[in-house]
Order: sequence, then C-alpha cells, then structure tokens
Amino acid sequence: MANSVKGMEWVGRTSVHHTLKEQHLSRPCALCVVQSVQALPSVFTLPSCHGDVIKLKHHTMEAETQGNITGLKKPTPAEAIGNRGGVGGEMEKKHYNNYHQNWKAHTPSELLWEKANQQGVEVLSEEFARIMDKEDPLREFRKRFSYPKNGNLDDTDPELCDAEQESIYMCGNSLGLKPHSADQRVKEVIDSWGNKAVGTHFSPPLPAGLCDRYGRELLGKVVGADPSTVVLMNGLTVNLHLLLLSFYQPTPQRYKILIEGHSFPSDRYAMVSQVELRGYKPEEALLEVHPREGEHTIRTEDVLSVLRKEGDSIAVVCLGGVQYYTGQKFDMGTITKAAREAGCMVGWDLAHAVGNVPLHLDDWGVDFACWCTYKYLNSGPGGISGAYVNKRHEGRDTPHLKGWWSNCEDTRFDMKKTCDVAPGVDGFRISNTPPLLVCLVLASLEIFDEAGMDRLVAKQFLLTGYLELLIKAYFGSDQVKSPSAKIITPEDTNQRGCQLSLMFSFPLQKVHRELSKRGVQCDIRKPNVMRIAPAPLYNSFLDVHRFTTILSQVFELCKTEAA
Ligand SMILES: Cc1ncc(COP(=O)(O)O)c(C=O)c1O
Ligand SMILES: Nc1ccccc1C(=O)C[C@H](N)C(=O)O
Repeated sequence: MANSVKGMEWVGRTSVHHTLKEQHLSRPCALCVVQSVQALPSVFTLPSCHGDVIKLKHHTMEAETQGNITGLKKPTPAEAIGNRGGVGGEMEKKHYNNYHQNWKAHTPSELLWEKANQQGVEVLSEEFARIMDKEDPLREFRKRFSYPKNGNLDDTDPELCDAEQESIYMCGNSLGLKPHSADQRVKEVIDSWGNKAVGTHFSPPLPAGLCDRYGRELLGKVVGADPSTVVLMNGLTVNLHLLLLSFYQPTPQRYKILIEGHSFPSDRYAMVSQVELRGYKPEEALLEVHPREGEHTIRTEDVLSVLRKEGDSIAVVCLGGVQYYTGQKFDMGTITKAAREAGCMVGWDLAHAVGNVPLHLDDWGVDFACWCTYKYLNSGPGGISGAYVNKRHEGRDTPHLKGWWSNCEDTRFDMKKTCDVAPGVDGFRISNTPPLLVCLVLASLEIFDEAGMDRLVAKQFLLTGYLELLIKAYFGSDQVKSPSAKIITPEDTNQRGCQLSLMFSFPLQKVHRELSKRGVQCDIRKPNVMRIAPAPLYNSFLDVHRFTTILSQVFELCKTEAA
C-alpha cells in the first residue's frame, strides 16, 4: 500500500481527516488528506480509507471507484446509506459530499435493498418510495417548479386519471420544468423595457446590452469550466456550426469528423453540411462509431481503437456527452485525452449531459463544447444555448463568422471598420444577447446552484437506480411470463445519467399512448425506444413508483387486447 503519492509525501498531513471517526475508518483517508494539499500532479491515484482506490484530478476531487484494496474496509451498504443524522443536518451534508467514496462503492440496488431492510419494508412497496422521499434532502426543490397536473395535459383521459393529481413527469431530458422564479425574472425584463425603453440596455437588474456577462460563473460551475470560457448565445445547432467553422480545419491528410452512428439528427445534418461546405462528401469525411453487433451502446475501447487506427485522418471528434437515444454517458475524459493525443480537435455536444452528469471540460482538456439549456437546465422551450472554448484557444487565429458582439465589449461602441475580436469564446458571439432568454437561464441556474451538483448526482444515482430496480423486478426479461421491458442504457452507473431507455415486447406507440392517457409524460424516439428520465431536482421516488405501477397496468391492457 503506497503511503506516498508520486512526487509528494502525505504522511504527516493527517490533521484534516476529520471524517475518519464518523466513517468507521481504521486509517488516515487519502482523500481527506489530499484536500489540504495545494500542489498536486494533475492526475494520480491513492488508496482511500473507504476501501477503494481513488483516482483524483487536481482540485476537482473527483473520485472514481477502482476496486477493493486488501486490508482496507469497503463500507457495507448499511454504512453507505445509513446514519445520515437527520434530514438536512450537517451529517447529511457530509454524507452527500462524500457520496463518491460511500455511494459509488455499491450498486444503487444494493443500497436500496439495504435501506428497505433497515426500515423493515419491501423494497418494491410504495411505502419504501415514501420513506426515500421523506429522507431526500432535495425534496423541497420540487415546490420551486410548476409541476403539471393531469387535467392540464392534452392527452390524459379523465376516466383513467385524476385531473387534480400531479402528472408523472419523466421528460426532463427533453424539456425541463418551469421554475416559479422564472415569472418574476421575465417580468423584470419586460418591466425594465416598458419603464425605461432604450434605457434598459444599461440599467439593472439585467442590463440588456450586457446580459451576456451574467450567469457565466454558475454556468462554468455546471460544466467544469472557467467562467471566461463559457457563453450563452444562439441555439445549440447554430453554436455547433459556429464552432465547427473554426475548429474543423480539414487538410488533405486530416479531414474527417468522428461522430456516433446514431447521432442526433440535427448534429448529423450540421456535420454533413460542414464537410460539404469544405468540398468533401459525407461518405468519405464522416466517420461513424457504432455499437457492436447485438449491443446497443458504444464501447469506449472501440472509440479508442478507431482513434488509434484512423486518428491521423480525423480533424474533429464530436460526440454527444450523453447519447440522446440510449442515455449512454461517454467517458469524456478518456476519449478527449486519446483524441487529443491523436492530434484531433475534440468537441462535445452536451445537450443531454449538462445539468445531468458531472462535467469537467477544463480538466479534460476539451477544445470546444455546446449545449442547450432547456432540458436538465430548465430554461424553457427554445431557451438560449451555451458554448465553451478552451482557454488555450484564446489566441487562436482561425477564420470564423463575426458580428458586432464578437468585438471586445470595451471597444464595441467605437464603431470601427474592423472587428476587434474578443479572445476565446466571446469572439464567437455574433448578435446581441436576448435578456428575455438569459433571465430564464439565470432563474434556473440559481436553483441548480442551491441544490448543488454533488447532491443532485447523489440523488440521481439512487433515483434512476430505483427505476432500474423496479423495471427489472416487474418487467425484466427473466419474467418469462412476458410482457417485458428491456433497458438498453448501461447498467454501469458511470456510464449513464438520469435517463433509462426502454424497449418493449409490445408496440411502442401503443404503450406510449396508454401511458399518456394515464398522466405519464415521457417520450419515444424512433425506431424503438422510450426514454424515461427522472430528474433529481423535481422528481420523487414516488413518481418512479407510480410510473412502474401504471406501466404494469398498461402492459396488462396490452396483454388482454393481444389475447
Ligand atoms: C443531442 C442534441 N443535439 C441537438 C439538438 C438540437 O438543438 P437545437 O434545436 O437547440 O439546435 C438536440 C435537441 O435539443 C439534441 O438533443
Ligand atoms: N426542442 C424540441 C422541440 C420539439 C420537440 C422536441 C424537442 C427536443 O428538444 C428534443 C430533444 N432534443 C431530444 O432529445 O429528442
């Protein structure tokens, strides 16, 4: 067992391992010790007192379970999930802060079973869902959103559900819910316009002409990036185009773009048009990576293998951080590293990743990224999108489209003939930024920040795990009685976020229609998938339980009709 990190001693720096006693530890915890150390190599591994090797990145403190180490104690599921010391208490906060060490040492279902045992209730029972909700430190956040009722929805059947009851919203992967604070934010912008007319451009609370200054700190936090490297502008696909215009610089030797075989159509169309604009045929310039025969998700090793074999002909690697169809989260750090080593530019479409999974764009060394904010970030339909350009590209002198908002803010109104292009991502802006859209992102980011990504991810781990547990228990393929629902999203929790994608033994459209009639909001994607995405900010364990109960009713109906 190493007592030192490569290049630095940690023995003797044990004064900060404050959590030791509470976590039944028998030796100093490397993670706790390292928290006090300033200068560290960028990536290194250490033993942790929680029974795992932890891989740390400088300052991010991200720990990844790597397996057990002899002699160190892995917490039992009971230790991992129990002893929270009361909802909202200090212990509970620590509990969530330490979720990587504790929670990720087990599968969600191990933890859920253990919790149910502790409470003396059936893990499949509604009572258990209610207990989980009672203990959920994020439970109050639901009240901050407009949660739709059955009676408000177009597709519900009043005979089949109570109009006054809240619907079961499983669609945060498509469109997040409206925060109540959004109304006030929009009103402020409208009122400022009404009251001050052109004066609104430079008047608080949200000066229209400077509104792209706002929210950068919080947005940077959500994607793991310096605030100066992120910006709100345009729509997602527009941003993808603007970034590719600059980062896709094909040469006769290196001209391909690597994408997922099943990439989101808008991304594909954008890349097709980009290669065509440069005079290439999509068949020769778009390189696709696919799942293996009989599999649904793409193996990291297969992406790496393409990079090894074809890396020197690839100009840009551009994948979805979380795949929209399967819900698979890519190993963005590993792929980015390998692609950059192969000399490629690396961009991520984070539409389904932002606000869903932890992101570390700066640490991973990503070149560029873009995302919409209307899914897990709850900024409203058609909300303004985000873009990221790594700081190392600040001095980059490649042609890109310009407008007056590409100009440095301090000389913008000098009205010169030539554009004094702002460094980095700011230079990619073209038009002035719409405050009506920015204020909505601000409303949501503030809630996000209060909830905290760590706590959201910790809840997500259990909430989606609970959905998985119920689906497997009721509709798993070993339930030979059929009908069945098959989850195609990876079981490995490091490879997914909120969403599970399901395939059914019954016609998808029929199942979807019947669910909608009963107040379930979820979506289907052709050819074959239903996406269910409980969002930890506003979904409850009871929502998940109600969803599976209604799904069984629908299955029963389909079975009867098929007979
Ligand atoms: C992965 C992905 N890419 C692109 C888009 C299209 O986004 P927009 O219409 O904002 O350009 C979406 C949907 O929002 C998406 O999920
Ligand atoms: N903006 C929309 C407008 C209408 C219908 C769907 C959308 C979506 O955002 C779909 C989402 N991007 C998806 O992952 O399928």
